[in-house]
Amino acid sequence: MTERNRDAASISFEAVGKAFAKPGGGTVHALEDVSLRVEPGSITGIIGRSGAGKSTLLRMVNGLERPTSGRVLLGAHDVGTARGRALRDIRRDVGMIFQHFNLLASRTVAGNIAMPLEIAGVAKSEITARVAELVERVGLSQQANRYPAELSGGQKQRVGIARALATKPKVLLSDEATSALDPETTQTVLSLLKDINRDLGLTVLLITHEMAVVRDIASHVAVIDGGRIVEHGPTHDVFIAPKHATTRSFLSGVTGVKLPAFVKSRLQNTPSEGGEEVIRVTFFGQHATDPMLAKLTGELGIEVNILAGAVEEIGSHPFGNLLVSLPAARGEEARRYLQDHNLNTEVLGYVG
Ligand SMILES: Nc1ncnc2c1ncn2[C@@H]1O[C@H](COP(=O)(O)OP(=O)(O)OP(=O)(O)O)[C@@H](O)[C@H]1O
Repeated sequence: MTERNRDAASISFEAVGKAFAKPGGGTVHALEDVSLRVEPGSITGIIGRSGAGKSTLLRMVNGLERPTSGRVLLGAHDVGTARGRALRDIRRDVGMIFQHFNLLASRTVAGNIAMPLEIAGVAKSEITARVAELVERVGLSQQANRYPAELSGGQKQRVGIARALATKPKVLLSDEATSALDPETTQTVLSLLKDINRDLGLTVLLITHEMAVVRDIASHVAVIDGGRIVEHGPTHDVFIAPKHATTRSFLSGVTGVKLPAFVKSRLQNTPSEGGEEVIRVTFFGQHATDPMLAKLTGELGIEVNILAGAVEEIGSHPFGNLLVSLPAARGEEARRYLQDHNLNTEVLGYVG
């Protein structure tokens, strides 16, 4: 398929606040002072715990929620104040996929995908051609006449994706689209989203509570906690040097590099005489293959023990993550040396 959307759109949240009235009285501040720019053509992940405000933020992009304060812009259009025709136009530019797919059980795959086109009043012959393109794009040509009940979870989500693309949107919103899928199916759906982002050049904004999803697909990430964005930036920058405790706690579950139990159980907050400092060393790109630790021993004579480590891929770049221990008395010197060579370090504690 050679189609490309007119242009990808940016999404800008400008000092956005959203307050809900609680059923029994009082107010919930779901979002507070959220400012975030989603670059056109990027895949941006919003990660946060349950209740952090992710859905509220996402639903503002197509006007399903309106900000109590601040502005949400889709390209140059103010979504929060749009009404009638202007709002319908914005919604046509924004496709959305859902955790539980939201397919109509009484319609076939083709019938589900045709829905938004029928609503938009597109001619029948055009709908048939467009649906054929879309089922092919998501790899469901063989299943076009099946009903949702006859499909696997991954196939249902492919239908959801095709339906979201039907009106050639500039932005695709994903609300926990892989949370109900097994790990293998998750990978195939994420790689389909990546292909779509690359081939059609549309902006993808996704919400998730899984850092693995961010690692596997997002070029940019924003971490939301208690209705506020606590950290955001290119995914590899955030992975290599997370600044906020919430980000670190999401990351600890995803890198797969963990302290061995025999070290973890002995970890202390303060160094003891002749003890070892335990540090995490992270690095990107070419440094992943640089023998920096060997140099540390060779040039400074500091002996390093490797406790755990792995090189993974984040946003198509190698990302190294090592846990090492070295003499605490020379810890500061070693960390300075590593940092001077563009490696990040974080002290995890000390062992006697
Ligand atoms: N319509 C509403 N009325 C009242 N409170 C609401 C409404 N929608 C959301 N909230 C509240 O706003 C806060 C943020 O909710 P939101 O659904 O955006 O979080 P979330 O990060 O998407 O959580 P989850 O992952 O559980 O869906 C929560 O405290 C929620 O209870």
